[in-house]
This record gives sequence, C-alpha cells and structure tokens, in this order.
Amino acid sequence: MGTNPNPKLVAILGAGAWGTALGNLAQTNGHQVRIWSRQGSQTLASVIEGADIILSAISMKGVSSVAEQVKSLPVSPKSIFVTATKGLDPQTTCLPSQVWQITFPDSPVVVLSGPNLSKEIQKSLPAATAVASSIPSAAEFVQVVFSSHLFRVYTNPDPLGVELGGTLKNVIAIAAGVCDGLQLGTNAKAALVTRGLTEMVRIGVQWGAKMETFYGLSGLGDLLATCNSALSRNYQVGYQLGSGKTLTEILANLEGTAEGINTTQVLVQRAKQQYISMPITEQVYRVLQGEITPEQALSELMLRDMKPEYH
Ligand SMILES: NC(=O)C1=CN([C@@H]2O[C@H](COP(=O)(O)OP(=O)(O)OC[C@H]3O[C@@H](n4cnc5c(N)ncnc54)[C@H](O)[C@@H]3O)[C@@H](O)[C@H]2O)C=CC1
Ligand SMILES: O=C(CO)COP(=O)(O)O
Repeated sequence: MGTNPNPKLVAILGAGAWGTALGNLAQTNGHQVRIWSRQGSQTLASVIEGADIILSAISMKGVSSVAEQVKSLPVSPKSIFVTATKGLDPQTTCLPSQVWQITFPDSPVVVLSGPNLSKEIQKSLPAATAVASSIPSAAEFVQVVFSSHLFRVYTNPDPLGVELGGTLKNVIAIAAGVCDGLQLGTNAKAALVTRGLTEMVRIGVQWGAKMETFYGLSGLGDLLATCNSALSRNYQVGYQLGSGKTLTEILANLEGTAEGINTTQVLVQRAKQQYISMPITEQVYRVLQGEITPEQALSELMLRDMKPEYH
C-alpha cells in the first residue's frame, strides 16, 4: 500500500473479477479497502461500517437483494455509493444506479463505467474510465480516490448516459463475437459495431441520456474494447454462438458473468413497448433464444429494407 496523506475507507461489495480489480486500484492509491462477498468470512455490516465509499461490483442479478441487505444495516451518512455493474434489472428494467438510489434516496450515487477489461487492469496495464453523478462533488471524490498513473478517471455530467453506455454495449459485444465466430471479416465487423452504436444512441436518447455521452469512454470506448477482445465474456458468448455452440453449452464453461444475455431480453421488451427500432439487438435476442441460427440472423440484417444512414 502506498502512503496517502488522506486515506479513505473503501468498501467493495462483490469479490468477482471487477470488484477485486477496483479494490486493488484503491488500495494501491493508499486507501483502506474492505471487500465483502457472500462467500467471504467478513460480515456486510463490518465491511460497510464508516465507509467513505460503498462500491458495488455485484452482478445485476444480485444487486437488488444486496441493496436491501445494506439498507437493513447502519450506513454512515458520509457514505457515497458507487455502482460498477453493467446490467438492467429484469423485473423493473431499472439500471443498477436506480436500484441504489431508490434504496438510498438521500445518499449520493456515482456510476463508474468505461473500457475496463478487469484482466488487463489486474496486469497493471493503463486504462481510463468515467464517473458520473447527479451530485458532481461525489463524482469528483470518487475520481480522486481511484485515479492513478495507470487508471485515468474522467468525470462526466450524464450518469444515465454513462451507465447506459456500459450496459447497452454488452449486446453489441455479443453480436461482434458472433460476427467473428462466423469469420465475416473486418468490414462486416466495422459495419455491425457502427450500426450497433446507432441503436445504442437511439434507445439511449429516448431513455433520457445525452447523445454525446455514447461517443465517450463508456459508449464507443467500451464498444471498442469488448467488441475486439476475447477477454470480454459477452464477446466470448457471441464468438462461440457463431462457431456453432448452443447457449447452454457456452454457459456451462463461461468464466464469470455475461450481463448482455439478460440485458438483450430486457432491451427487446423495452424497444417494443416504445416502438424503437433495434434490429441488431432483436437478432441477438433470437439467436440467444435458439430461434434462428447466426447465419439466419446475418441474412435478416443484410436484407432489411433499404434506408438512409441517418434516420
Ligand atoms: N470483469 C470486468 O472486466 C468488468 C465487469 N463489469 C461489470 O461488473 C459486474 C460484475 O462483473 P464481474 O466481477 O466480472 O463478475 P463475476 O462473476 O466475476 O463476479 C460477480 C460478483 O457478484 C456476486 N454476486 C452475484 N450474485 C449475487 C447475489 N445474488 N448476492 C450477492 N452477490 C452476488 C458474486 O458472488 C461475485 O462476487 C458485472 O455487471 C459486469 O458487467 C464492469 C466492468 C469490467
Ligand atoms: O465491461 C467490460 C469491460 O469494460 C467487461 O466486459 P465483459 O463483461 O463482456 O467481460
């Protein structure tokens, strides 16, 4: 641990790949880090006691129940909640930050999202991320705690856009994996990711996010990382689907969480309800359901009605 004249107490919820990497970043900066996981020996109460930051890196499926558990415990009035989960709640379609904010209406909530493949960060490779909150001073606090010569943290004024960027790109990362699994080439991949970004912007802006946020680290940045890296679990799922495996076979061997599978389902419902066209997301959904093959999805996308690029 380095010496820090102003050390903070950082409680990390979730000892998976991302929680562990974020804990290491804070610890390297000289902060005191306590990590809680449901399998660990430390109690949740002892981990969050007096924390300046309570950072959740829990998979989406566990966020609501962990937030409820935290609510039943004494939380320091100074605690800032940070969410690093990239997903959508299947029951409510809420984003992780909304779950935390609904549970803790009087506490600041900060979203942390960017192109952050945890295995690279664990190897001390350089990376950048965005932190965003409706309370700018809370985002600035988190920026200071996590920033280092290896981890450049930018503040952003659009928490909804930052969180949606990281969440929605998982669907396109699955599609990009399918594209590579089918060996469709670089042109096809570039077209897919670009049109995928168009879909993210379309639904994201309708959701209330700012368009420019999707061209920043948490949107385009995270697309570039996860659509081109075998380290991305979402990409891995897509790649193996494109190589002919079934989802059941893939999930039996997948290391960690691929949030895009659940996000695709929630997104397809929302897009339908709001009459938003999301052709790539819809084809990813049908492939994940086993309704169509990746090859059929490709031809569905290529044979859509002709249209202008911007519409
Ligand atoms: N691994 C990565 O490179 C990055 C991951 N993320 C996001 O962070 C989140 C976590 O990802 P990973 O750490 O990679 O996943 P992981 O699968 O390695 O860890 C997930 C963690 O959530 C906990 N968890 C799951 N369900 C729970 C429940 N019901 N109650 C309590 N705890 C529960 C697990 O015990 C584990 O500690 C995901 O939303 C992911 O999209 C974001 C950026 C980078
Ligand atoms: O979000 C991530 C990197 O920014 C991690 O991607 P995966 O969840 O696809 O592994």
